Amino acid sequence: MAAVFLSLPSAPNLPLTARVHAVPRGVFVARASARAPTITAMSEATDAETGGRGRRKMPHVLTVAGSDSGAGAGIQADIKACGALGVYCSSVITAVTAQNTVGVQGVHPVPEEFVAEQLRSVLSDMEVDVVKTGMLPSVGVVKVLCHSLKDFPVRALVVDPVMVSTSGDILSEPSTLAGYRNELFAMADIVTPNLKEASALLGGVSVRTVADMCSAAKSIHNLGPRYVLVKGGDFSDSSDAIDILFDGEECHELYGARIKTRNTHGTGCTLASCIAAELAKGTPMLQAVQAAKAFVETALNYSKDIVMGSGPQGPFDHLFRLKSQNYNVGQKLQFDANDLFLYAVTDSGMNKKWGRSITDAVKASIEGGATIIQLREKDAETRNFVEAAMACMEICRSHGVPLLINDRVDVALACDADGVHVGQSDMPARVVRRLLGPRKIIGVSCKTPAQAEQAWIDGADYIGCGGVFPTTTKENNLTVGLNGLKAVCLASKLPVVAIGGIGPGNARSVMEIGVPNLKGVAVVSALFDRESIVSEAQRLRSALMDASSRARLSV
Ligand SMILES: Nc1ncnc2c1ncn2[C@@H]1O[C@H](COP(=O)(O)OP(=O)(O)O)[C@@H](O)[C@H]1O
Ligand SMILES: Cc1ncc(COP(=O)(O)O)c(N)n1
Ligand SMILES: [Mg+2]
Repeated sequence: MAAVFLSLPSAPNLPLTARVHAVPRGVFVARASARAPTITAMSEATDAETGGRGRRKMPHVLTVAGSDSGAGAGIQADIKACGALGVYCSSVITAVTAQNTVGVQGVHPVPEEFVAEQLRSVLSDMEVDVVKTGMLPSVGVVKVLCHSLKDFPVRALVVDPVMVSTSGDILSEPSTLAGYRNELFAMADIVTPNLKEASALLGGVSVRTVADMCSAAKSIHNLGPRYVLVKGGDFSDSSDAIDILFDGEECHELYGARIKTRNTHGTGCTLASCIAAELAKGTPMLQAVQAAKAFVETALNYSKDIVMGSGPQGPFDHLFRLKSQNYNVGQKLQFDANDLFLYAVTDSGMNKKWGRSITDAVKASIEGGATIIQLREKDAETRNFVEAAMACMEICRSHGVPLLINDRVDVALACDADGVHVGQSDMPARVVRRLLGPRKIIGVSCKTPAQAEQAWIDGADYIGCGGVFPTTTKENNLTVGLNGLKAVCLASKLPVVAIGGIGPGNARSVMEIGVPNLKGVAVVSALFDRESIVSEAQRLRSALMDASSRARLSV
């Protein structure tokens, strides 16, 4: 059974001094229920303390790991990764290594009592949300950590069972294996072994194929963690970087592009730190793992040509977002699925028919209550499309409404749109994700549960499912009906927006199919092939509101 770690109200300011055992223990009490990842509210500070701004809690990861003098892996990678994701990272150092791009020249473990002292210093005072572990050099350090976590519970524990560096140097005593298996794993929310570590944890079983990874993940899950991620970075002859996530029920194959570079030192440390950082922000586990994987891939891609050191494995640059506009500094971190409520898809043909500019159509749909806009310009010249998209972006930003571009990733990049919507014959969502980075919204049109599963694997944020009813907007479009819509919703964890022949008259019947991840309807003709976009949007909005209040009443 995985243990429960919840943060509790902060300890009073403790009189910390440099003396041994200066900090009282047991200030926190473990609670044994509800693992809901909500950030504990902090006690309110006075206005005088905050200058009237109110007190702000910063998500906080504590890394318990070894120092890498070359700063590609270990503590240094962890701090950079968390910093890049906007999360505070404190550090308890378990060992100091002399290390560079050639390998590990020396390891100097920190005495166990002093690891315990560092843990007490941070955990007793600094409101840690998530603990992430890396190099734990001895079973003694594992035990010290387990004790500390019992004294000072946190919201989540991410265990990266680092044993051997990629250069082949031993980073933890063989006896540490027993500490992981018998004590630490049972407390962990997720354990992230690479292929060799998965094999070592299971007494040397062979882990060479995706099927092996899945069965290894299941066996490690039996040791107690809630999730197991077996990382496939070492499958170097595959064109994909494949990781397997086992959630206790299903094995999910997570595919990313394999970046051809020597600069992969620290990928494992970075991945686990990014997972921890996302969990600290309140992101659910599956999305946290996907965001972390996307971060590693993007960082490797950005850094693939960096030259540092003469050895076989170089470091990569975690701070790429500070250096390139393309990586969307400050964009919103998480897609809000409620934005799918009234989804307006513009149509160039209809605008032409009614003599409207695309910007007027967008303005009117927002005025009528559209909550997200997609520009679908099938026959516009690229230059005109980019100009129109930039003008629409301004309108949408000023109203806080996300703007997506249909199909054209280049146009989305050019106007810094909030995302892209792709169909089954467009660019695959995972390629779009690679081009747009982790923070943009990606939607995929799906007609079947299998397509929906693939969209999730590819890192999409939502599914557009339809045509629900027959429509004239798309020729030869197979109608899935309400049953097909329901099947796609039930098969997916992603939020779904229904599309195809929907208008004020039938929107309610769509929303009433009674599945929680159906978040709204997308419309084309019902808005844009009408005299007044504003009043049609208002009618549709009230039909949707009506359906959602009925749904609430019937719960
Ligand atoms: N060349 C690469 N291109 C893209 N992703 C990679 C590459 N190498 C490793 N990864 C990813 O980095 C993460 C860490 O995996 P891995 O390198 O196997 O761990 P470790 O560093 O612990 O050995 C995984 O998500 C893996 O898929
Ligand atoms: C201090 C420390 N911690 C972890 C690793 C593993 O990193 P990698 O598997 O990328 O070599 C390392 N080399 N050094
Ligand atoms: Mg690696």
